[in-house]
Amino acid sequence: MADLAHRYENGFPKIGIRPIIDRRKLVKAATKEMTMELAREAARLLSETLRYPDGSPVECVVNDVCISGLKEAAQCADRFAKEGVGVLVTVASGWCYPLETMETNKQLPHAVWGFNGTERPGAVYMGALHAAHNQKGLPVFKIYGRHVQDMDDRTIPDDVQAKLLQFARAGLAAALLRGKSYLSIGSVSMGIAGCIVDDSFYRRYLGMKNAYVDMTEVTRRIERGIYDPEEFRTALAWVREKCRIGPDPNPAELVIPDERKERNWETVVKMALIVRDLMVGNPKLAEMGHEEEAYGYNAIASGFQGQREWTDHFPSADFLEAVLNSSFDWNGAREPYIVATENDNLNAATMLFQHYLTNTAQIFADVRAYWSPEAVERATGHRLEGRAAGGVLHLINSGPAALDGTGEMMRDGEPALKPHWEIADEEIDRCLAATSWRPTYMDQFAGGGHSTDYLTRGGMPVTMARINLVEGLGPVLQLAEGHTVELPEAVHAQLDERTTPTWPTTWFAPNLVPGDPAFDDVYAVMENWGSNHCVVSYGHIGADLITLASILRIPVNMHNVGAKRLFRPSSWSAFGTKDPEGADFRACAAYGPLYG
Ligand SMILES: C[C@H](O)[C@@H](O)[C@@H](O)C(=O)CO
Ligand SMILES: [Mn+2]
Repeated sequence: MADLAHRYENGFPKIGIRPIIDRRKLVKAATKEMTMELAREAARLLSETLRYPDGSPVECVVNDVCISGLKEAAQCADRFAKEGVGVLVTVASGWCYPLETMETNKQLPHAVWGFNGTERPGAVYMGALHAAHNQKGLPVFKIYGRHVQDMDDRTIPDDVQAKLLQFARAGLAAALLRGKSYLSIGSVSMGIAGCIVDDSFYRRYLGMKNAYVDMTEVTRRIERGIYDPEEFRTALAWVREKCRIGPDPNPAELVIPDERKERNWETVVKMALIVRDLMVGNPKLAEMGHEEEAYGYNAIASGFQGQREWTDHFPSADFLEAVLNSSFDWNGAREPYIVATENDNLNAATMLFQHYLTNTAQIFADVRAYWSPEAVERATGHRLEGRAAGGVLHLINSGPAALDGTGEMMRDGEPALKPHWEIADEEIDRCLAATSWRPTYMDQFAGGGHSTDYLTRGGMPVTMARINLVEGLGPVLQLAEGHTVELPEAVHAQLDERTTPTWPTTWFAPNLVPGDPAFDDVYAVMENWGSNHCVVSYGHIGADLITLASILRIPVNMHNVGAKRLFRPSSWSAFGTKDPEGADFRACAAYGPLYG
């Protein structure tokens, strides 16, 4: 059976490091070694700290010579293109010639670190360089250490490290999107506008392509056996051993016979194999004589319409969405496959942003309800307290969610969602044990299937986000950092019972910002949320999301990230320093989408 973890045949985008130098003979002789050493230190920091989605260390390419003019700059650009460089970091310790040494490829995220050592005018060069970039409409991230360093100091100060890493995480996320596909399986689900694939958004803002397959392709492959039979047997055995079946919520007259449920399990396991194969291909299919189906659609994300045409007749996609979005399956721990419920591709794009920034699984959710403390007390007699004291948002997807979302994995003794290479087998088992697979509500999902009933553990720092498309404005990103919270068991049960209790629940308390119209209270977050869906990622990653959005020229219309954590291209301050949010909108409008 082929190892079907994601394959990145073309490798990952590398980070190109551009050491810059003054070509005057004596100056060059005095600074060449130092500049190369700083460049190598930056490369070491990035490679030792950052990981690709498969867990391998991020690769950096340091240009073999210091760039002192047009010819070396061009040679470096050619070399980096051959090496698959997708992100740039320029390092300078002294003065150089900006118009001759600058890189003008606007599609490569680019940061400039000007060494703060006043024996040489490194900061002056950085000032002149970023001025040149701004005059030419080529925004760059400017990195300049807060404290002067001695010229023989090769260390990278903490503040410079933090900015290099924040830029590189976001730059790599942007580069990982480029050239890949979103695969839409089916069409619009339940009249949800987020399911409309706006090709222009994908092409112009993300550099991605769109592929479209009808859901009948899944039926065809099921009926013709176009999936790996050996893997099917392994997966079904895993399901029987690991997937705990919970009570059927249907009234007796709607309960379907066990043998039909059993057949449904076989169908949904095949659906999971087939959707994954549609996304990334499967060499095993070629061995079986299905060369074309072995190919896949080069998709880093997909969406499955499901409702209604499929779910009224066939078992729901809850299993495929839950398992593919998890960091594990019957093959063990592996990178999640991003699959959007209801084919909501704007939520899929949000999942991609957060997945590539963290390498973790993402929780897809409906934003179901805002519960005020008063309403909870009226309904249950309990007064919310602690982080929930201001009220909570009930996040609950309509059937599935990544099983990582149970919060049963641990880091330093606390619940967490982790990159797959950090996940132990017993954590996988804990996530499965915390999940009850509940027969679907037959009044809504007449084809049957099983949803994932679980409750996310409280106490996790998380970020809730969503990309929205607004006519006349374009894409905008909104986000809220906060925490998952645990309600007393009886209180959760009472509130959950009012909803669709066989679905996965995450209680979320956003961090509030007094006086901020969107974060003054929990209700304001709900009031300003732009869609029925959101994506929850582990960690307070709002600052990284904002950096990524600026690289892609997507304005951020709502966030609760402190001003000191914001890191955008230096030219954003030219659009106004007293109003960072307005400057963001003005800059994104001025530059337009990264890919034109
Ligand atoms: C079950 C409903 O039909 C679902 O479509 C609804 O709960 C949604 O998820 C809408 O986003
Ligand atoms: Mn939904």
